[in-house]
Amino acid sequence: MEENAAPAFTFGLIADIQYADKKDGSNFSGTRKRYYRNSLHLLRNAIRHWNEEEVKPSFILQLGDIIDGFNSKHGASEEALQKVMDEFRSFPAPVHHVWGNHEFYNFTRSALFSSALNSKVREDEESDEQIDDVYAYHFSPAPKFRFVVLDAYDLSIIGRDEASEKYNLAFEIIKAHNPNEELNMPPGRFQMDGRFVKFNGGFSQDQLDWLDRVLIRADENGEKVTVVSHTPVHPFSTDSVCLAWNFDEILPVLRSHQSVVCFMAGHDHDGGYCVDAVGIHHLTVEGVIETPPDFDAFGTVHVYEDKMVLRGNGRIKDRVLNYR
Ligand SMILES: Nc1ccn([C@@H]2O[C@H](COP(=O)(O)OP(=O)(O)OC[C@H](O)CO)[C@@H](O)[C@H]2O)c(=O)n1
Repeated sequence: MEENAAPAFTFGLIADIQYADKKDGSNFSGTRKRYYRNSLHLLRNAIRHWNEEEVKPSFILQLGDIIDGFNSKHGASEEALQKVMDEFRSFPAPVHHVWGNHEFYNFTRSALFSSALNSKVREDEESDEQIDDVYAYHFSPAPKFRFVVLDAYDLSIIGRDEASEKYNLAFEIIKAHNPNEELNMPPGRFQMDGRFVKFNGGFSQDQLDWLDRVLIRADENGEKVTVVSHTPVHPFSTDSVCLAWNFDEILPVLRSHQSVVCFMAGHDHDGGYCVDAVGIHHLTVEGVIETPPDFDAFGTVHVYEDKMVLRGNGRIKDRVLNYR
């Protein structure tokens, strides 16, 4: 996979660090080990690697769940976030933070907006309406390339005020599909319904309309767009229990814009990948938290005019993502 030409730029990828100063544990079903303390060491490995690159990445995409919800139970959220952010600060380029379910276990939505995890940049402010209380933005790291960060917990029963319209709508949606008293327990009847759990969420119509407008401009400008969110949106790129609730509403939006070349997510710690019917790549990045201490889980993406080349480390595979 050697490339002769220099890439337009490169960027780092890392997902589900879920740091907590806590001994190793497991996921809820006990099928996967979680290495809470060691996740900080794996982040350090990734930053060291990016710092040693001859041409350093232009930015890092942190795909959400930066610290684990356990911190909240022990009043350790601020301290844990500080430790993780200290690691990121040893890298000289911007970090774009995506918000996942564990962000909302640790902090309120308004606290997140005022925190170091708000990496929202406002480009093209005049023509780009902002959506109230939604963490969605876009940026262009180089001419003809754009990244769109989405809020996968916009419609959710975590991180939304119980009196809000969005909470009530989210509650109706989850109750219509999940009969369990414990709403983190996936409904069992149809596999695809497994996504209707409390630790997932969806995109409001406002956010989908905003995305559509951003992508119309990207199409007009002949840009290549990578869209990112914490939850994956293609059923072949993840276990269905980690899919966005309304993946079936966002997929047609992505497919209707020639500019979209890739969708990147975290959340499913086993990772996943597929190319959809129109040639959009769906990459779910393996989670640091379930990566054994002697392994790694980060990648560097080399962006070219006609493709992106992912160079994976540890359990992340190398891939060539040709544009459609
Ligand atoms: N059946 C379940 C599953 C989970 N919970 C509780 O829900 C919260 C979130 O679960 P957690 O596994 O920590 O979420 P992650 O985002 O780390 O992982 C998502 C996928 O599993 C990764 O593949 C937590 O409080 C669990 O205790 C539950 O009650 N019942």
